[in-house]
Parts: sequence; C-alpha cells; structure tokens
Amino acid sequence: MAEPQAPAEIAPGVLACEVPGCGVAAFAAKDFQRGDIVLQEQAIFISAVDTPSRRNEEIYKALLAELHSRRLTADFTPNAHLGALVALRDLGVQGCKDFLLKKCHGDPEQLPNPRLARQEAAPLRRCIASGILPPACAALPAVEYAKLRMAIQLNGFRFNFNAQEGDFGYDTGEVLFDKISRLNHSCTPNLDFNLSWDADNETVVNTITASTPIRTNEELNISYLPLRLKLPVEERRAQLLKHWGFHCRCSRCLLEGGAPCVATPAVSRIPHRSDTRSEGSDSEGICWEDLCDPDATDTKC
Ligand SMILES: C[S@@+](CC[C@H](N)C(=O)[O-])C[C@H]1O[C@@H](n2cnc3c(N)ncnc32)[C@H](O)[C@@H]1O
Repeated sequence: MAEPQAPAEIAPGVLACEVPGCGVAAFAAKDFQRGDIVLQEQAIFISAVDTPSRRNEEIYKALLAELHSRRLTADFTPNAHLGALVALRDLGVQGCKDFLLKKCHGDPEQLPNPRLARQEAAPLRRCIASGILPPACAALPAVEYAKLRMAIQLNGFRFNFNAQEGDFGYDTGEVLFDKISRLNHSCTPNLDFNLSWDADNETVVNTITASTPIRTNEELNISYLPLRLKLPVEERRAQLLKHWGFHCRCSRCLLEGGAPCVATPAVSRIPHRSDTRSEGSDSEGICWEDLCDPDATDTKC
C-alpha cells in the first residue's frame, strides 16, 4: 500500500496527497466501520441527459445533428463533447478553469496538437454560432477544450434518473464531484458509491460508504469497474486503460499481474486521429474567425 505524503484534509477523516504513479490519492485519517459514510457530496456539474429537467437534451441533440451532418471526423462521438459543452454553458470559461481543468486530465503526450485541437473543437464553435452556448465560451483555447473533455471523461460518473438501456439519453453524459474525484480505483475497493437525485436542490448526490472496516492511513478506493471485478487481471487492466487511460497499479493487479510495463497512462479516451504535426500556438482562443476553420480538411462549414 502506498504511503501518504504531504497530506491535505479534503473532508473530515479524509486526506489527499500525491502517490508516485497514481497522481493524487485519498487516505483515511481515522478508522471507519463498514457502512460508515466516508464522503458525501453534491455534483459540481451535471451533463447527464436523463435528469428530471432534461436540460442537457438541447446540446445532446445538437451533437447528434453534427453526427448526422457528417461534417466531422470519422471518430467523432457526441458523448465525448457533451460534458465539456454543458460545463461551459453552466460554469463558464472561468468556472471550467477553476473547477475542472485542475482535475487530472491524463497524459499530456496524448493531447492533440494545436491544429488538431482546433479541428476537434468544431462542435464548440458551432454551438456558439447557433446560440446554444454564449459567445464568451469562445475565449477557451482549443487545447484547453481538449483538456476539459479529457478531465470530464476521467473524473465523471455515469448517472441515469429513470432511463433504461435503449431509452433516449440512457448512460449519456456525466456527473462530477470535487472531492470524490480524488478517489483512485482499486480492484479490491474498500468503498461503495451511490448516486441519487436530490429533488430539493435539483442535483445529484454521491454517497461514499465503507464497504469493509478501514484503518487509519489506508488508501480509500472505489472501483471504476463495479460489475467487472471478476474478470482476469489482463481484462480488468485492458478496460481501465481503454476507458480511463491508466495502467492499474492497485495491490490486486500488482499481485496477479505484476508491475505494469508502462509507467504512465498511455491511452486517451478522446478519440483523435494520429496526426502528430505540431503547428500554431495553443494560447489562442476559439475565436470567431475559427468558426470556418481553414485547416479543417475534413469538415464542412
Ligand atoms: C478520477 S482520477 C483519480 C484521482 C487522480 N489520481 C488525481 O490525481 O486527481 C482518475 C485517474 O487517477 C489515476 N488512477 C486511478 N486509479 C489508479 C490505479 N489503480 N492505478 C494507477 N493510476 C490510477 C489515473 O491517472 C486515472 O486516470
């Protein structure tokens, strides 16, 4: 088990600090009994489509229209943009910088170069052009938009209010929590999570409880694969790499599969093509001139 270093209290009885190879992790600062609530938090941001207000449907439908217009790259998926667009609408550029861009957003090597980032930001430009998002959102540089998408994908939870598999909006969009996003994955988790709709505050609440007795200084972990923990180590690691971009270093994976051969996260969940040319600056925003991007060879404006 990794040892805590330079910890900061993020909630009563919960400390966070850097752990080599795993980024920030959370640790118990006291003993917890099975069933104790360890963390409970309201969402800082909801892009899930299936909520009682259905307020994210407009953006999701605009992204579906993009898909059908065939103006975008072949690997475009609406879900990979929905969270970032809703976050920009609800939190604004500064809120996204303050709350979301400070969260882990994966391996910097996997971010698109500035030219590709501008192409991938086409849905943002079109949402601004069509009035779905305010013009102020154009101040976010394209590379920051790519980081935002990544931060949401790595830190978000899926939430369905009522929708069942096959229903419109099922498993579409995310919910993010500030402190809970510091919890790393383990294939032998000591925490359970439960998402519920808080009707009074019109938000989602995540309640994290101890699934086993926890001793002071133990790392606090949820499972990102709650239904797939019976899979062999290679398959668990492959799914974590594919969906969350990291090589699992939990104690069970280390025991069953040894140390991962690659030290840092290697796969981005943001689909983008293997264009590695680097052009231009990443300091410019998605300005109005970019609305018809001359560099975008495979998009029609
Ligand atoms: C939701 S964040 C968890 C908090 C994160 N460590 C941080 O620095 O904010 C998910 C990221 O944490 C890292 N991570 C989580 N569980 C891990 C594990 N078992 N092994 C290695 N890295 C892990 C990966 O980089 C993953 O993309």
